Amino acid sequence: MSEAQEIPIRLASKPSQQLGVSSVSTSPTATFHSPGSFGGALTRTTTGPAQRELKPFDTTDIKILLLENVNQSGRDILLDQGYQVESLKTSLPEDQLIEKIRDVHVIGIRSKTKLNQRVLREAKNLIVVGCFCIGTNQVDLDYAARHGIAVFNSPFANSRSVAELVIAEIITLARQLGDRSMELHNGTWNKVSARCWEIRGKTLGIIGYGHIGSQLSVLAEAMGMSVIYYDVVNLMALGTAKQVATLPELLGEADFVTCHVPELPETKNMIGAAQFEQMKDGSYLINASRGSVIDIPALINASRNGKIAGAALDVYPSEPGGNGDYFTNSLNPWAEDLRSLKNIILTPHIGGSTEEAQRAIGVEVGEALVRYVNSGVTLGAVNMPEVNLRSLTLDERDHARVIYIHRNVPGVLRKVNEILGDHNVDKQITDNKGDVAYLMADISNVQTSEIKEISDSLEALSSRILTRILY
Ligand SMILES: NC(=O)C1=CN([C@@H]2O[C@H](COP(=O)(O)OP(=O)(O)OC[C@H]3O[C@@H](n4cnc5c(N)ncnc54)[C@H](O)[C@@H]3O)[C@@H](O)[C@H]2O)C=CC1
Ligand SMILES: O=C(O)CCC(=O)C(=O)O
Repeated sequence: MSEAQEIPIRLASKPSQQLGVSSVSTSPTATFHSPGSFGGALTRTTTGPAQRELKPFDTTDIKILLLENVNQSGRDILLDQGYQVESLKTSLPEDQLIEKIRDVHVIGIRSKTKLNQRVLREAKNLIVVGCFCIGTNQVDLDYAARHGIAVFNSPFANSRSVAELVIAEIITLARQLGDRSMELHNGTWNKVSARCWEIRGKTLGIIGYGHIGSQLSVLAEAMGMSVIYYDVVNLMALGTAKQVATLPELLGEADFVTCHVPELPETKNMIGAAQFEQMKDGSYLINASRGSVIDIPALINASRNGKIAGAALDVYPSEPGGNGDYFTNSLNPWAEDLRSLKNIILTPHIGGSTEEAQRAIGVEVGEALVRYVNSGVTLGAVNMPEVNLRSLTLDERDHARVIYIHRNVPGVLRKVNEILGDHNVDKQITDNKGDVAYLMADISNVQTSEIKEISDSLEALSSRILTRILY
């Protein structure tokens, strides 16, 4: 009899797929459930030894909440596992979010959903957050880590989309295309060339030369622009771009200034009244990073007094949770002043909103979530050490994978190994990030009846944040 026939098999949500699951259901945060199977095995064809799926829980018990219209590619990966997936198109007001988050093991969000302490404190079953985007500033990463909640994102799948949007905006601003188009939509023919420019030979100043900034640098040079950049880190210049030492130096030289920094205390209002003064007369400002980076009332002044010739904004200090007629003074007190400016492009946070980017993000984050839930691997986590162990194979039947997230204090390893010591520790890896450490060990010669004892002993240690045992 093959191993796949020896274990209980239940149909997953997709009839074509059979998942090996244990006969008793439980939450993924539960560290133990009654003996049912010792190898929730899914027979797969792989090169090399067949890998075991590690799922102590019934996959249909895993509850996932996806907000903000996560791409179908990500939803499919989670549904294929048999997880229960609820998917909403918008983010949720905080009180509704708190109600929903109490129940779920996994939450998937984009940039709008704020997972602050108040929300995370209520998330008693949550083990992992998937940010289906680049930015993770909307999550209290430190609080999450200290409560054993891993956070994953997609660090560069939408970088190219943002860089292309910025290229479009540079030309649109230089040629006043937004205004001309709006005028003609209103029936007005207004053919002008005054203060309309080619971008060839102009200088682009990039603030933040990371994934997006450096991609943009290459595209801008291909269009004949000169590129300078300012970054807090000393970074290799691509092409003939040149790093400048200070922000004022960049602002004084650039015809177009574009921001690609993360939201941090240091980047808040990074471009304010003083910085507009340092910019060249008639230059342009673009921000597709985070709304907190620009002091918008200062931008409104700089536009009205002619210091800048135009601006493009994709992000705002307050953004609505879903689509609709929300861009008013009740959302941001200066919204209507901003809307009335000349040569200003306002887009609703669409920098990463392309089919290509969203599909790729869905796959990347969806797969990271499945890896974490099913086998504890933290590769790509942004708030926990990155820890990986090779998968157990189907031959390794009496093995269990112990995951112990704990406070990073002296003496923990000794105590953990005392607990695991009656078994054969086949592999063990541990790493830490700040105050939090992540230990993963594969142990053999384990009987199902022993798992609860191991789990209880680990849970009793004072260093414990979260224990999971997968088998
Ligand atoms: N509009 C949209 O739809 C999107 C917006 N974003 C935003 O763009 C930001 C940048 O994205 P990536 O390029 O992928 O990030 P990244 O992390 O690859 O690059 C950011 C760069 O900014 C630099 N930096 C940090 N603090 C700085 C400071 N005070 N002064 C100068 N440089 C500083 C860093 O050293 C780094 O090189 C993200 O954090 C996110 O907030 C990202 C994707 C889509
Ligand atoms: O598309 C989104 O929802 C967010 C894009 C973004 O700002 C990011 O990836 O950080």
